[in-house]
Amino acid sequence: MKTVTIEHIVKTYPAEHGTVEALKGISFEIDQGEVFGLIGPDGAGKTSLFRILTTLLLANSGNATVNGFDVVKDYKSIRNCIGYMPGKFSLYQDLSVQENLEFFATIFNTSIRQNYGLIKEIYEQIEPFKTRKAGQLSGGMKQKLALCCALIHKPTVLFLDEPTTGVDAVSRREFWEMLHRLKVQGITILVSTPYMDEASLCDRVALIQKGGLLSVNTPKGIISEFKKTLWSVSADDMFGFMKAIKKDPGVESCYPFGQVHHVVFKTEENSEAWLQQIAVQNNYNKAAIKVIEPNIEDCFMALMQD
Ligand SMILES: Nc1ncnc2c1ncn2[C@@H]1O[C@H](COP(=O)(O)OP(=O)(O)OP(=O)(O)O)[C@@H](O)[C@H]1O
Repeated sequence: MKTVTIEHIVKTYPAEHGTVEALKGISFEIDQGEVFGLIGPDGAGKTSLFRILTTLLLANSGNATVNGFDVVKDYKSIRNCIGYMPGKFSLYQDLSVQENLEFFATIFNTSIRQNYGLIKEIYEQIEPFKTRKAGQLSGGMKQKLALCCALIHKPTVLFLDEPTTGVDAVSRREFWEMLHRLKVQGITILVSTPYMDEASLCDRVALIQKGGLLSVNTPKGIISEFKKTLWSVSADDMFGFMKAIKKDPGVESCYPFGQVHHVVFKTEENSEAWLQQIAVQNNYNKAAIKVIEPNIEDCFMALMQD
């Protein structure tokens, strides 16, 4: 049995001029124990899908199940077996760390003591601040507390909506390490993120844009779908170089990536000679042009371009 099934889910919202199609009939499945990433830019439809799966929002059409339970008919059973960490903070800002945790334990009819084992490792990191109000915690600490609150009733499936948005790089890394330790305990995790680099930390990912699925695959599988040659270019005038490259109708995409630009051509003929020519014509110094292997972010850029 699949832990999560999503079949042709459509969600629209009324808008000023007609309707917004937030989800355009998407389908995919998640296996037990997977860390599954839902990757997409703002407005892609991630939160709408999370709210449908956590039984807080009704789809216009389509079916979805969690642990074999239907999201409409069996919503009560689903609420008991899932943990949900919404993107906008779910914590009570005026309650202390400990009070927040006690509150979430109480509404699920359990106690911190009963399920402490599951959260121990995460809670120990915020315990020194247990009397501090949640509103006065740093972003990283709020995120750890929100995760403890989502776990306190021992869910078997965790839904984490953009848990690392606005969190510093070190806390982001620590958070992913925590997720992998939860996976080892058999918890299935659906996590959304706008950060494409986090895709490689998932077992499988779905790339979503404007309510449609672009690809569902393992990170390696997504990279193997990239069939074109990828060029890395740099010169002293990076901005001018990009502008000149983008002028050519034969260029499919050119985008900044760290210290270099990544370039893909529509057809591959003479692409290197052409890049060299631009550098020479514009008198760029220290021009460096080479073929590189794509990473997952390049694959997403290509899919989104299509
Ligand atoms: N209650 C609503 N009423 C009208 N439109 C909405 C509503 N909720 C979401 N939308 C629209 O639906 C689309 C998908 O939004 P959703 O919040 O699901 O995406 P998202 O990927 O989670 O992005 P974000 O991170 O910005 O929330 C967007 O165009 C958004 O403006």
